[in-house]
Amino acid sequence: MNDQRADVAIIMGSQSDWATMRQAAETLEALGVPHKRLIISAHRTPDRLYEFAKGAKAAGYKVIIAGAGGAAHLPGMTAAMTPLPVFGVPVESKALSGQDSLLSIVQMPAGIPVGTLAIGKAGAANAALLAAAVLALNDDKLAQRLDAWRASQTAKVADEPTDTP
Ligand SMILES: Nc1c(C(=O)O)ncn1[C@@H]1O[C@H](COP(=O)(O)O)[C@@H](O)[C@H]1O
Repeated sequence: MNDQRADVAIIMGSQSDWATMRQAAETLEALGVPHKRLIISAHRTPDRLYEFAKGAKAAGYKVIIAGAGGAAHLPGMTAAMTPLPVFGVPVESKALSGQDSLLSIVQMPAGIPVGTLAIGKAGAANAALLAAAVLALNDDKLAQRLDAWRASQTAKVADEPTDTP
């Protein structure tokens, strides 16, 4: 779903990142958070990145989730051009299992923060939960949905381990 009015932009460096980044989209969908997904690359589409990042706040976005793999400059470059909070998701790369993505995103210079998540799908899902938590500060109904979501996670955890999964 690409919502018309979106609070969250999920951007990613390539179509190949979608398998990971869809966890963020599905999590936001489950929480009823309007979002938009876009393929934008600092390397391959620098003009598109500039236009997006410079206009993101005026476009009404409140939070940006940026996923990229390998030499993952997308989250940091986005953060450099917007005052909005940026959460970076290191996509698992083939050659270096996402270690390259993680290190490219996490070690930002002081002054330009990127909230860096875990490598891969868990990181993408958690980025969405963080984005929802930020939005929930000013949205009581969303805060209630987030609480319910957490309670449902808790309810799924069994009391005891069993031999049959
Ligand atoms: N890290 C970046 C950026 C960027 O940081 O701007 N743009 C594309 N990429 C990454 O290149 C990887 C391989 O891309 P392809 O699968 O298209 O070759 C993807 O994980 C993408 O995020």
